Amino acid sequence: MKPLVAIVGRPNVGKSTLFNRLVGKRLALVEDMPGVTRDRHYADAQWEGRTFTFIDTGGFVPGEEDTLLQQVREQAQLAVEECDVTIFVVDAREGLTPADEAVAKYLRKSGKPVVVAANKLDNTSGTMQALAAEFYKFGLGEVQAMSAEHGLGVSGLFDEVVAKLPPKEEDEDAEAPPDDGIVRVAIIGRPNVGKSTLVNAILKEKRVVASEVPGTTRDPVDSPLTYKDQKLILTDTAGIRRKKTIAHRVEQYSVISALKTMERSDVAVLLMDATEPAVDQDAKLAGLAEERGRALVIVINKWDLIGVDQRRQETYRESLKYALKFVGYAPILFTSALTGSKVEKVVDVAVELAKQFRFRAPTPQLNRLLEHMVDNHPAPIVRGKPLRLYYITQVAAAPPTFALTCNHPDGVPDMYKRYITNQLRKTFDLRVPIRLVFRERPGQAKRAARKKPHLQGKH
Ligand SMILES: Nc1nc2c(ncn2[C@@H]2O[C@H](COP(=O)(O)OP(=O)(O)OP(=O)(O)O)[C@@H](O)[C@H]2O)c(=O)[nH]1
Ligand SMILES: Nc1nc2c(ncn2[C@@H]2O[C@H](COP(=O)(O)OP(=O)(O)OP(=O)(O)O)[C@@H](O)[C@H]2O)c(=O)[nH]1
Repeated sequence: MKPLVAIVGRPNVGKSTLFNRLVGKRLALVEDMPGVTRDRHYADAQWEGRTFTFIDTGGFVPGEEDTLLQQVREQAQLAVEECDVTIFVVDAREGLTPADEAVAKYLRKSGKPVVVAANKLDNTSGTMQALAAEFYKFGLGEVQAMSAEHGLGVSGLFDEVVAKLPPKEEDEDAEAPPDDGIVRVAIIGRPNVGKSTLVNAILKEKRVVASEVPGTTRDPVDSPLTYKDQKLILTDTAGIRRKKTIAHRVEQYSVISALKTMERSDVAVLLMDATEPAVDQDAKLAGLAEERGRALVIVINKWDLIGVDQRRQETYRESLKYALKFVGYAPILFTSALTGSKVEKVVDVAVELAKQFRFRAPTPQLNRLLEHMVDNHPAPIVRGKPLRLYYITQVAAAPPTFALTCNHPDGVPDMYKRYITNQLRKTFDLRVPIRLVFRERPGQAKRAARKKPHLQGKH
């Protein structure tokens, strides 16, 4: 999987500005996912042949100086535990503060790779550079003078980060886990929703210890099993102590561990607690699955506490579908991990979704569908000309990715994209993320270039 790079630092030093700068316009490309895009804190970047994921470990809850120090320290701890390289941002105009010292001390002790970013040096003259020198005192190695706001020193920072990444793994750039016949399932969800109890119920043996104490600290657990002749690996994401004071940090933590587990999986099982309303964090995790192109099953657990009323399930389903519109294709199941009710269904659905995730459609059938789609729902006018869709092929699986050749690849309206996606879903019964790519016909750019002088001549 891709290495993770965390951005830490006390409030107001420019972490978010740097994050946005580092991930550039990629952020703006994210589809309409209400509630998810707004506060996105991670994104992929590429540099010198390496791909990695940046994580902005989040803001701080305002409070007293000592709680601030504690929060800053916890943020550093999270970065060091979960990420490969940490970018430690300081405000070089303001100079070194006690909060900076606290982070530096922690990072130094951890011995993990760190790059110090001396930010807000908007003026590249010698005196400004000299301000950065102060931070060598940290004893954390190289200090990169930069201005996140003005984009100065950013490539230098990228170079430093890449130099400190762990050696490239063979499967680092792979978008999906290996296609080796094993179905990999990530069990994700907020603390205490019943993740380990579900894994236990599936394994029907107490291999994983489910705790009565919310958020027992442990590492992700891989459980291999064979179910109806299908080999599976269930990965239970780490829970962590739910202390009130670090509630916001726990959220970041579970997003990062979900991200890591999901990268290694075909299917994400998002567990929710039937007795608690769906919150932002659930939407975030669902959004993560969509964004990373993983199949998703939504499981409403602890249904035994609600009762068997069928109508309540339908009401719940409807409101959830509305709250998580952007993953409307994901099946929703109701379980009780405690009594074992419907837990086998979770596995059945996960196995089925894994198949759909690896699905490949025959090209002739795709093109018959394309013809049918255009006949039933004529393509819109784009820049004064009808959009022409010439042909369609599937260019990748895991998740299914279709390339459509057309005359205006950049001008296809979202509504038409949704129509095509829905038709593909219906035709091939795909309840997993689908990707569409629009391309020009080979040689189209050349033809347009040849045409241009002629057009200009007319005007
Ligand atoms: N002059 C200057 N200002 C900067 C630079 N980078 C960030 N800022 C400003 O510093 C302020 C804080 O920036 P943010 O990116 O929100 O800082 P943050 O570290 O994410 O802050 P928290 O969310 O509170 O942790 C904003 O007003 C930015 O415009 C820079 O390179 N130069
Ligand atoms: N009533 C009821 N309780 C459940 C169910 N599933 C889990 N629980 C209880 O919920 C609590 C938390 O379950 P865990 O399996 O430890 O939850 P988890 O999601 O792994 O928790 P973390 O380790 O915090 O991430 C335990 O007390 C379980 O017995 C269920 O279906 N019904």
